[in-house]
Amino acid sequence: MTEKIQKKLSDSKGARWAALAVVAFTMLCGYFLTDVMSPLKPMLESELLWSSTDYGIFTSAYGWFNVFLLMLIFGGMILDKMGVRFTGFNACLLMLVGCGIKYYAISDYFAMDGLIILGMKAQVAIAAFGYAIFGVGVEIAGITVSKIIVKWFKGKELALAMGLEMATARIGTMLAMSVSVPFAKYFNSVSAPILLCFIMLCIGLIAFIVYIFMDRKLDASLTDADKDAEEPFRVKDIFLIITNKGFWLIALLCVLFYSAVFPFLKYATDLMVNKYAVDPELAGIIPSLLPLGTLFLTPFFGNLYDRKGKGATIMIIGACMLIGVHLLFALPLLNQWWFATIIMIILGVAFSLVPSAMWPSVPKIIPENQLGTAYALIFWVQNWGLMGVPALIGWVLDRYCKLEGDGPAYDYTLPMIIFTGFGVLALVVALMLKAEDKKKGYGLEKPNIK
Ligand SMILES: C[C@H](NC(=O)[C@@H](N)CCCCN)C(=O)O
Repeated sequence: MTEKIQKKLSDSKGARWAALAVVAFTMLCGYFLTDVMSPLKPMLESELLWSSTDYGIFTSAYGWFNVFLLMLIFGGMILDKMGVRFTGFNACLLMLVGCGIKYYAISDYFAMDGLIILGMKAQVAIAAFGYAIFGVGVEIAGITVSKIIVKWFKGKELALAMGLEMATARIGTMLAMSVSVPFAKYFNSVSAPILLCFIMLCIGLIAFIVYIFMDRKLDASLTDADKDAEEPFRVKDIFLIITNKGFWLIALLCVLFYSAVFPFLKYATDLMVNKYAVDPELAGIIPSLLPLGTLFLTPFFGNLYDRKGKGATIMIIGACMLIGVHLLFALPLLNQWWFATIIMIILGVAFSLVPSAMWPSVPKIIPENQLGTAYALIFWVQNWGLMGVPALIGWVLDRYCKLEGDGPAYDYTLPMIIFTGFGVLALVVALMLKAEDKKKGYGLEKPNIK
């Protein structure tokens, strides 16, 4: 009699890559809205009379609820308790609600001109409120998708899969950077790109519903032994996570590195206009090259990590490149568009190296049943930077960098020195992480494929 060996659905290559494609698409839609306003900064200033500080406040709202209301941490606990289907679906709904509120605030329907809410212009406050709700949704969707990828790819092409997910999501950033201004100009409305995002988010929600069916099938294919191996999450596990030094080094590296990239992207278009004298209508194209480069390189470096290891070293190289690039943006040399383009591409390489090694390293430090909470805690620490740094840069620009006359509106030297500082600190933490790996034997320098 032949005994049938039960295979998990994730053992099928086709099934696991299909699951990845579906959830990665949902993230693409989320990243589109995250960055859609960045190239619109000059239009917000000229048409809606926002200042750099208004823009900085609005941008920092992304992290308000995640950081102060601990929404990300609750989201991680809900994820580990209730599972990926429930959490992911509700995260998509939050993204839609947040986007809807933000659209209302920026659109012509908005009718509270002249009003002040908590010291902010009503329009800025309501757009920020919507963005804050969206921020909760997209961040919880992000940790859910990380956990989904571990569920399907652990012991297989984990870093490649995470790299491909990030690459797909960055298509959303790239679209935001390159199409927002032409789209807004075509429809003669700053809010038109946000409406487009709303439609995309509806499609992203449908994609996640498709994933829910795939996840049900995966669970049905698990044997009793697989299910027994899954230890339930207990609240006291949080203590185990936060007393782990490796966890804190990853979280610190994450906040420092990402503080020098995502908030930089929010101002990159404005930097191109002010420092490199690029036409505002085309200025978003140069920053859009950053995510473009990561499309190919994040999966490439992820694959390298899967097969050859060297995760900690990859993070160190990425941090060094980040410092070099921001320093070149800060220095008063070669204020030409082609030079900005070259260094933006190099930043894209750095932005592929660190994430491709950092996120797949977390499951080497933290057990799978605590992963949702661990990713949530890392994102929570990161959100302090995503929230604080854009507000800081907006304030610094208004206070110290304003220029008089008909030329550029701002001198970007000081903001770029601040970004360089984050790079230096990220490098120090990456070196400490490599030393800790040597001491504790996490296996960060070892390949992921067993
Ligand atoms: C995977 C990682 N995601 C994040 O860092 C999110 N917390 C922030 C998403 C912000 C989107 N512009 C990444 O994208 O590298």
